[in-house]
Amino acid sequence: MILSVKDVRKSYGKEEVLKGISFEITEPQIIALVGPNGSGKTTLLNVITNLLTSNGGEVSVLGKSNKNPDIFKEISYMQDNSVLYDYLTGYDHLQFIGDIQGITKEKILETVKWIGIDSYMHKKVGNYSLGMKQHLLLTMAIVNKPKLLILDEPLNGLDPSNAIKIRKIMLQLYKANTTILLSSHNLAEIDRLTSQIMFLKNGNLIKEDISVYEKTCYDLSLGNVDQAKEILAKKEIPVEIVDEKVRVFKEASSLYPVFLALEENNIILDDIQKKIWGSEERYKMIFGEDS
Ligand SMILES: Nc1ncnc2c1ncn2[C@@H]1O[C@H](COP(=O)(O)OP(=O)(O)OP(=O)(O)O)[C@@H](O)[C@H]1O
Repeated sequence: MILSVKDVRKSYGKEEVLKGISFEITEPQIIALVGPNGSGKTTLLNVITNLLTSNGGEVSVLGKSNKNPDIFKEISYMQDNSVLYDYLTGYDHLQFIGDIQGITKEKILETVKWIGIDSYMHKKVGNYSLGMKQHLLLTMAIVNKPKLLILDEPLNGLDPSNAIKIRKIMLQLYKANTTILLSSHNLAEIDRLTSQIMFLKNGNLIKEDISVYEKTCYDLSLGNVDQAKEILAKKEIPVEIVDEKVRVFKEASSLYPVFLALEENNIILDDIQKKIWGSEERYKMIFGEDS
């Protein structure tokens, strides 16, 4: 077991932000935590890493309680850049982690080179751009070669080329068996990283492998969407109603049974639109267009 979260609850005063969150990660994977601003993503990550005390529930990481400080030898948490000190250099930050965790200078420099922060690691962090800070934070998080890497908004403020670079690093870490749990608003980037998504809505978790919806779907415009949905359900063709259209999750080659079922019931198809499907579509269905 890499991570086990059982019935975690957290309130701030009367505001119940996490209402009994449970999930497990049993094998190395990249998994994204997604939800609107203020939905509780940072709160959940802080509770998992024991930076914040919950109001109930249990978390264990690699078989140990998250209350055991030893877990930080094997996991890392990349928070936002408020944890950096402006008057220290990037290398000072890394050396501090190295001293606590017994990581040699050679190992630190190896990671520095891999992430590509060598040219500015001896400059003071106060002079870093947002992208440089994100790279330093990532270097700090992976210098101990963690088995579980937790990243809060790692792509925040990155330009496309830096986002691509960080994505490649995450994929390389995953290939080397690191499990990555990341929160992000960048749904296009998430689609390139993983299909495993946990949506946080109203304090509850909706955990999905969005690849089951396939990457392509078709929106059918027709007269009676409810009747069409019923007819297709009887034929075991799963559909959803979106924007008063019938959405079919199928490849074009297997749409024939759909057309046949509609024709048998004299339902006239007015229009058909192909859509490329991803986490953004699923997000809109869960949280609504305006969230
Ligand atoms: N220390 C705190 N005291 C009181 N309320 C808090 C505190 N921290 C967070 N909250 C509230 O808890 C809710 C969840 O906040 P949180 O930062 O976990 O959400 P988030 O999903 O990470 O948001 P964002 O996407 O904007 O970073 C918000 O309503 C926020 O106002």
